[in-house]
Amino acid sequence: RSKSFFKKYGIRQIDTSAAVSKLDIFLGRKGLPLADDFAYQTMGGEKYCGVSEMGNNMIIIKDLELLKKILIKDFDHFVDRRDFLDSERTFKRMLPSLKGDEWKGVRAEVIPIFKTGKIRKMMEIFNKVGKMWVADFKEKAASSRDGSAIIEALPTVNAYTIDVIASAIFGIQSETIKNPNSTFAKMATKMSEPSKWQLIKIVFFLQFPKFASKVLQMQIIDEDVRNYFEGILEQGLKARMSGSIENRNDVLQLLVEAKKNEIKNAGEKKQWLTEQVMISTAFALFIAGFSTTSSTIIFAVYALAIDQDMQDELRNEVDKIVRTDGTLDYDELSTLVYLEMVLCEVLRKYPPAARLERRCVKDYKDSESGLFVQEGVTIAIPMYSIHHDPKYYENPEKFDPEHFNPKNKAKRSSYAYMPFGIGPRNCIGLRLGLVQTKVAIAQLVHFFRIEPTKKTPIPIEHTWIGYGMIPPKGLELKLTPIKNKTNTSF
Ligand code: HEM
Repeated sequence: RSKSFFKKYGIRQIDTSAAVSKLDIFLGRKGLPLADDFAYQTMGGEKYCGVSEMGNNMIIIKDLELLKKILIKDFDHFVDRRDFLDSERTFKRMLPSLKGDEWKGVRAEVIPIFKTGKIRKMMEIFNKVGKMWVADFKEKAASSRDGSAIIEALPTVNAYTIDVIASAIFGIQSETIKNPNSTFAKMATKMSEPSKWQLIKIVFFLQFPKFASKVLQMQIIDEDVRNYFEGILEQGLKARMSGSIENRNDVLQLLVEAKKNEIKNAGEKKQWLTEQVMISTAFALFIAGFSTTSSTIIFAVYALAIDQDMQDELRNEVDKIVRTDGTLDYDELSTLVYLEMVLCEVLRKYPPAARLERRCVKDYKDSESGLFVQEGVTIAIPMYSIHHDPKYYENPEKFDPEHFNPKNKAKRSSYAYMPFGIGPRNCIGLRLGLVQTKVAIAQLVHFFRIEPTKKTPIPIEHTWIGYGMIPPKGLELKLTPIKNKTNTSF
């Protein structure tokens, strides 16, 4: 079926099943970006090719100019993503899965929440949580025999991210760092670590989307987790709508303000923010921002542990701006050039969401490349392969922040780097994710020397879930407080 489909449109088809089998995906042994990579390498100098992924005909784009047209210039042909996870009551109304005009309307309402001024105000939250985090490590180090804290990266970083998000989005103090067994922490962790059964369900969705969603009414997120978070969000929204909670600086408050504006301007334009859309949007921000940010922080800390020279260079830079109470200023943080380079390199080499997707919503013809895309076909942008292509990055397998020095940046197209996506449908939480990550890393390197333990896998390892690149489980690191900074009071 796919052979005749691609032949009809003159598109070369590449079979990726030898490189990545369905079983590999089912068992989480390999991710979809590795199948993209096989096609990317096999394509040679061609600009695009067709693949059949779990029975779906998809087009993979290699050429950066064509990619730019799809993601920006001719975006009106490629507004949507594929509709998998269709049966989810919550998912269906979430920003990442909304379609066409509804997506445009909701995105326009939500985008002001992530403007620089609002993120600057959230700095108070990042600083507060960061301080608790550092204090916890210091306590652990002080009570150990050799004065160092041994941490398991995933739960430790998740605790920080959960506390930040709980406060920044839900407006609640989850205190996961202090109490990792709280209900909020347990539910968030359950959501972020898909079980084998959930992985199987995701692959089943990919293979038979209509049957899974319409006939079986399959759900990915467990009912108890969804009910728990929806309950908190519903209560939080009601309290802010009625004015019983005021003057908060969290996403729920900002959503309520957007809703009140909509009501004020009713009659002039359509109202997109229904109660369900607001709950789903806030939940989507939590889901989309949680594992991505955690993975970025973990990969960064892991890379720093392995390269002590890089860590020293970063510490020298960071030490200049960390205040004696351990807090950081938003504007000063933005001036740290080396921190930015390290983070860019983390997101190049280990992009947490390693493939972009768009669904063609009206037939598309690009006369320059000869590409024809029929309505309904999914386009995949192989971010992982582009980020690892020696054409754009010299020695791409080497972790080297110098890939992002001004000279090297000027040598390549800016479209060869896309960890947050590109164009009108890129990541809405880009600034929030970056600042949150920067604060965590700056505070850690300021107060601690980060080292691998005997159990830390070297070179750096990673695993895959679907498109997601994630750090290995059970990753152990050693944090030793830096002497002259240990007396800082918290
Ligand atoms: C380092 C952290 C993060 C990374 C690497 C990341 C990456 C991405 C990527 C690759 C996309 C798809 C973009 C595209 O298709 O062009 C995306 C979309 C999205 N991200 Fe992020 N993200 C991060 C943090 C966050 C945070 C903190 C939030 C919110 C609090 C967030 C909310 C979203 C949403 C809502 C979308 C869908 C946007 C839409 O469809 O209009 N992300 N993200």
